Amino acid sequence: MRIEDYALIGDMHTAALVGRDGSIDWLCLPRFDSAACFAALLDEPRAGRWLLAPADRGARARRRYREDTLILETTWETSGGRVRVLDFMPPRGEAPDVIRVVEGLRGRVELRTELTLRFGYGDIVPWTRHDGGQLAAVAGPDSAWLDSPVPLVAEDGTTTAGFAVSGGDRLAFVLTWQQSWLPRPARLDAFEALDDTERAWTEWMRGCAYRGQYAHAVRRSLLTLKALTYAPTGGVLAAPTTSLPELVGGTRNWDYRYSWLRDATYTLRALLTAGYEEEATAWRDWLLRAVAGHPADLQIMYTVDGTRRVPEWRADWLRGYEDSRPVRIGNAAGDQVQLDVYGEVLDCLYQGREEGLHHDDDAWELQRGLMDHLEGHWRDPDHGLWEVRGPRRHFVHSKVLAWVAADRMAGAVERQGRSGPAGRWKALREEIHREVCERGFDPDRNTFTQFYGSRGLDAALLLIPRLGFLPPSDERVTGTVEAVRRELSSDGLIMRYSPDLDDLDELAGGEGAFLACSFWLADALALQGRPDKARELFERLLDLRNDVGLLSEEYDTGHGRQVGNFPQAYSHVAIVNTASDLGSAGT
Ligand SMILES: OC[C@H]1O[C@H](O[C@H]2O[C@H](CO)[C@@H](O)[C@H](O)[C@H]2O)[C@H](O)[C@@H](O)[C@@H]1O
Repeated sequence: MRIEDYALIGDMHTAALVGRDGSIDWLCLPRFDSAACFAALLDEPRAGRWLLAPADRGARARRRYREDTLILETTWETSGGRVRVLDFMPPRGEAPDVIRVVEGLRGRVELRTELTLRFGYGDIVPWTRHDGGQLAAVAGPDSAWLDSPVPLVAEDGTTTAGFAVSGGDRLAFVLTWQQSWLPRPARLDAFEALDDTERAWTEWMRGCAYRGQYAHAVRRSLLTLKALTYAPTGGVLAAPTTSLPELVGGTRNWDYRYSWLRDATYTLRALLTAGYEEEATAWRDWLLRAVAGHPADLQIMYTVDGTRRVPEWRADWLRGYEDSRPVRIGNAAGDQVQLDVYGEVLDCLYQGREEGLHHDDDAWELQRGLMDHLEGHWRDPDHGLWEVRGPRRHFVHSKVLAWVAADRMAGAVERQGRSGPAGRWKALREEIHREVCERGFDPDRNTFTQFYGSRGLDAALLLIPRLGFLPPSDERVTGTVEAVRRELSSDGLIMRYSPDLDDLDELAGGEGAFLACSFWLADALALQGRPDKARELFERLLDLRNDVGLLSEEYDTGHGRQVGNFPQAYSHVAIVNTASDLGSAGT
């Protein structure tokens, strides 16, 4: 299954990927970053999955989401008739549920279901038995219960059933997870749950303020961002998957089931421009709780509840997505020094105040502490926003974000009534600006560079005008935008950097074009007053979405397929922000 052959369902505690073939191949329970009970996405069906599809292998599927919801409708056309499967997870009640409703539409269709539960990322075969009319599967702390409308047969660790539906029939399968020491969860009425789920998503979408020409894409992106939000805390995940490779067969496989501070400013902007103040406030509050503590202990990422430890290990029993090894669980980038996050956090909180986000105490002292720390460290080398796993460097983007931090802190004093040494911060801002323009700019090539003295470029330099470091029309900015287009483009899409130059990241193999960076190019072009070019690129990027409007992190232009974790918040945030910018620029 290609990555774009998957669709997302979820309940804002966790999420599942449903393949075009009717197989749920990825599901972590009970939380996004819990162990998977379906991990076939990263291996074979034996690693856990739930298939529900016509027995006729020649059946053709068409998919869509039901209106503005996360209810996936797959309609199968077979030689005997037509059938529809609705896949969804209702809003979390007592326990997480995955519901699959089968609706006969025409004729008679034979179907087959195969449920292979494997807890612990495909590693643990549960003890399975029939209990009180349900199938019960138990291993260690996990138990799962299946309510089935048809008789099931268990053999070789898989539970199967063959059955038929005719026009007008409606059957529902309900799979529920529970901690194994608790009593069996109360049974759910699947059809009521369907109505509740539809109502919840539809009502949420009514709050959308975007009215521009890209409404369809923006609305689906917002729904996806909402689905990637952990409801109890407001933390937004980078993606619900781990180790979908940045190039198929490669080793750049990472666990994204966490919240990155860096992604904060962009996410906040997307939520606010689309009218979702409540979500923006929850995200801002998540951020404040996560960064609370000693400024030197700031991490670049946290779990969705703000936990700091995310140790990285390898699930070596999984062969990886199309043999892309290793499968990594956890993310060692959490221990890196990435100085840009100080600027990202302070910018995010500054923007929140500008937009009038209410907070009794926006932890100004905490922000001053972060700024004090940065004042003492902005000259240090770091791992940069791309989290390279090589030596630390003086990344230009990190220094620009140090400038952003000083700029926003001075602005908070001068325009937002906060107290602090604005004069000192403005002097620091000038000092950083001077150093970046001297050491981070190559006059011979008329471009900013990836790090001081580097031969390479960095797509993050496209953010310079948006961040306000220099105006869009400055020759150094136009030169950089042109250089990035020339040197980092892969069939018109933008790579983050050239991994081979300067031995930057000490990892073998390449990666696809980074979609967020490609949107940033569209933004830079719009800011430079080149709306036609911006729009052309934006629409091309929209065309890369799959049939249900989803984008992963990267795109392999050589093979014409999505790569990287999926769906990726960064890409969907970029859709919302660029669409809004194109609209407000009147382009
Ligand atoms: O490929 C290198 C790095 O990729 C991941 O980081 C990327 O995703 C983050 C979350 O969206 C984003 O904030 C960061 O800028 C991206 O580079 C991964 O988490 C890293 O471990 C990995 O080195």
